Amino acid sequence: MQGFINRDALATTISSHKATFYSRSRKQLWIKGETSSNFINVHDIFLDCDRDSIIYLGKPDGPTCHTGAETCYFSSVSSIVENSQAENDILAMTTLYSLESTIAERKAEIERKTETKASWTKKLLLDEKLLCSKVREEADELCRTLEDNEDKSRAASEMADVLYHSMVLLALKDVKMEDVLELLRKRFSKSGIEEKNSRKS
Ligand SMILES: N=c1c2ncn([C@@H]3O[C@H](COP(=O)(O)OP(=O)(O)OP(=O)(O)O)[C@@H](O)[C@H]3O)c2ncn1[C@@H]1O[C@H](COP(=O)(O)O)[C@@H](O)[C@H]1O
Repeated sequence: MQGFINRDALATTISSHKATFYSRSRKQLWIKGETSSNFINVHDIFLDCDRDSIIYLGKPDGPTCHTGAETCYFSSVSSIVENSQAENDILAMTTLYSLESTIAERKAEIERKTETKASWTKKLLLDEKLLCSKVREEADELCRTLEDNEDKSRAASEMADVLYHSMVLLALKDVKMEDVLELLRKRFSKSGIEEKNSRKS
């Protein structure tokens, strides 16, 4: 990520070891992670040759970009120009990670016991029975789009509901989306039939 700093932001970073920036629009310091809990723990700071640019070298607690992506620099110009499919793939991943990050934020708010506005995610996180009934209900609604020959947009909408509610369940189980995606990638080279036949009975 990239941000503006002033002397105070730099001094705060040096003393707190949390990457701190200066918002020119809000005219105030801001600590990366103060709302998302995705702080950047700064180990070293480098000045460039003419001292008008600074690098904070640090270990992030979570995704650095506000979209939930690991880095803000996830859009390769060549892939945009040459391959809009690659760009769509990145967008899909970014959407999932961003949603995962929002759900994690809601979970952290519950743990911090902070008073915040009403949230469906928090309601689900606090009520296992409701959450499981929603996951089952949304999966059933998705099936019905096929059985009842509903249109494509309805199927997409039901799948969005399945994904969101399932991701809330994963957050409660402390399972990262990346763990799920890694499992899917490992299955790329094997047919489901082969995999089932290879299971020990
Ligand atoms: N993606 C979702 C999302 N998808 C569905 N829902 C909510 O899930 C609830 C149940 O959805 P349903 O469609 O099943 O509602 P229903 O009343 O059963 O209606 P039908 O199924 O009968 O049509 C509704 O309140 C929806 O608004 C969601 N709520 C939140 N999110 C994401 O989570 C973020 C945080 O939300 P809050 O935790 O509420 O702040 C949001 O910004 C979104 O990014």
